[in-house]
Amino acid sequence: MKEIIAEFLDMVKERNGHEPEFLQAVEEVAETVIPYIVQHDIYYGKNVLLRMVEPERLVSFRVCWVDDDGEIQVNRGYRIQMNSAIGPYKGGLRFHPTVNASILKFLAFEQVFKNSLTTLPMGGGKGGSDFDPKGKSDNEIMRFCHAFMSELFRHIGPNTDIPAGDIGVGQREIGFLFGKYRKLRNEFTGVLTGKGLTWGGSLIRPEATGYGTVYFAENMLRTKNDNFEGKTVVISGSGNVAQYAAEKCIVIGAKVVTLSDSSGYIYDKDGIDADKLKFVMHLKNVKRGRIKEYVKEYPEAKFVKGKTPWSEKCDIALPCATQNELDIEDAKALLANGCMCVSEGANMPSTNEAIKEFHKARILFAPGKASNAGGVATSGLEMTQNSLRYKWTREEVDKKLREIMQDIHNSCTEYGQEDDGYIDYVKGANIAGFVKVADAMLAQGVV
Ligand SMILES: NC(=O)C1=CN([C@@H]2O[C@H](COP(=O)(O)OP(=O)(O)OC[C@H]3O[C@@H](n4cnc5c(N)ncnc54)[C@H](OP(=O)(O)O)[C@@H]3O)[C@@H](O)[C@H]2O)C=CC1
Ligand SMILES: O=C(O)CCC(=O)C(=O)O
Repeated sequence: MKEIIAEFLDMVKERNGHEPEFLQAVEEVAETVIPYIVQHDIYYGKNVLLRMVEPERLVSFRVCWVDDDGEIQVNRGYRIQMNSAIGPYKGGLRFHPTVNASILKFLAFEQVFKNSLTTLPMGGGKGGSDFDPKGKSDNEIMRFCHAFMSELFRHIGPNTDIPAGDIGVGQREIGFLFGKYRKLRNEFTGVLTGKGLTWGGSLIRPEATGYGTVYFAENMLRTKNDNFEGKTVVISGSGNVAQYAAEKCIVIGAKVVTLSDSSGYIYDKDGIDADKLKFVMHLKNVKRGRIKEYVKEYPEAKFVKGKTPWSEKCDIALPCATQNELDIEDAKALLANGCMCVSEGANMPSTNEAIKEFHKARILFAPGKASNAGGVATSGLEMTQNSLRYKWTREEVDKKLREIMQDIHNSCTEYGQEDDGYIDYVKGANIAGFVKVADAMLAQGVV
């Protein structure tokens, strides 16, 4: 089996050798899905996985815009349309200086499996730009978003490809993108999700990824007759996902002790309570400030510059910032400190070596494609409401989100439970995600 996997990965490497993040994501999937393919005649010999690692379409384009000093700026925009076998392409847009084809391809590849797991009819895609929103004025953000959409609009549509937010793209950016699309197409459709509540957005979408990550962890803990009550939780990031993961943890009785950004992390031994979190939300979403400002407001907390929070003692870890933010040494530190559950809010935050360490220790570990799927699932619910020209209540959407996270947990258990009862959620998520897409691809023939 090792040789078959190595041969497949060599083929992928030959075509994508310069894309380390994409290769990492493919390797993690191949290690669990190829043994399943080999055991199942309907998939074997059909090159289904080989087809899945090749994007159906990869669009790259120039984005020119004028900054507040009147200087012309040039950025690069992308949309990766990875797989549409089970529905229109769906996935976020990332605006961050590190964005390149490798990062977006890994995200689009993960999205295919994630969207399949949600039980909703959505294919996978991802896009973005190397544009850095940090330090830009609202007017600069608007001009960039309008310039970006002036090309992207050709490639998307409510039945073709429905982008949403990701790092650096929140409701402000979705507003500017939506406004330009509406103007160019002269139509009001659900072409983007994460919209404002008065113009087609869904209740709970802002909260959904963070809440969903916690709901998934609750499902995992339930298998051990355990829950969040009284647990110490370490969270990385302080953006959309981290904020709402923290909010849900606090509500269900856990103590959140850290948040972070790319400058470092804050540790609050007394716990970040609802009022302190309100301060963080204002700091990050309105003032667009840095997390270290937390310690000015709450001097009993400490700021640790340039470090991730994984060396702090906790029961549960929720990595909610970015890819590869938790490596093997971090995994060892978490385990040594007694961490028993890791639920990924970010996409691929743990390296493959760190995941192996968690598995070796037999702790509860959920990969992002399962545990952070609540965001895109609620985007799917936003699309449904847009199609129905209807609006569900907060309670209705939250109930559906909880059910979806439970369904994803059940799928992971179905495909990932081992003989001794241990649930390998990586294996479960990869195979369950694969089966649905592969079946659709086989039914539709070679296209
Ligand atoms: N938004 C959503 O619905 C979904 C998001 N995700 C994933 O969740 C993660 C976070 O996204 P989201 O909260 O939306 O994004 P935001 O832009 O709202 O927040 C991102 C956070 O991560 C930090 N961060 C970004 N890059 C780095 C880095 N290189 N090192 C350390 N910290 C970093 C940011 O700090 P700083 O401000 O300093 O850059 C910020 O605190 C991403 O992996 C995203 O793909 C997954 C599913 C859905
Ligand atoms: O809501 C969406 O469509 C996108 C969410 C996303 O980008 C993700 O799940 O990583």
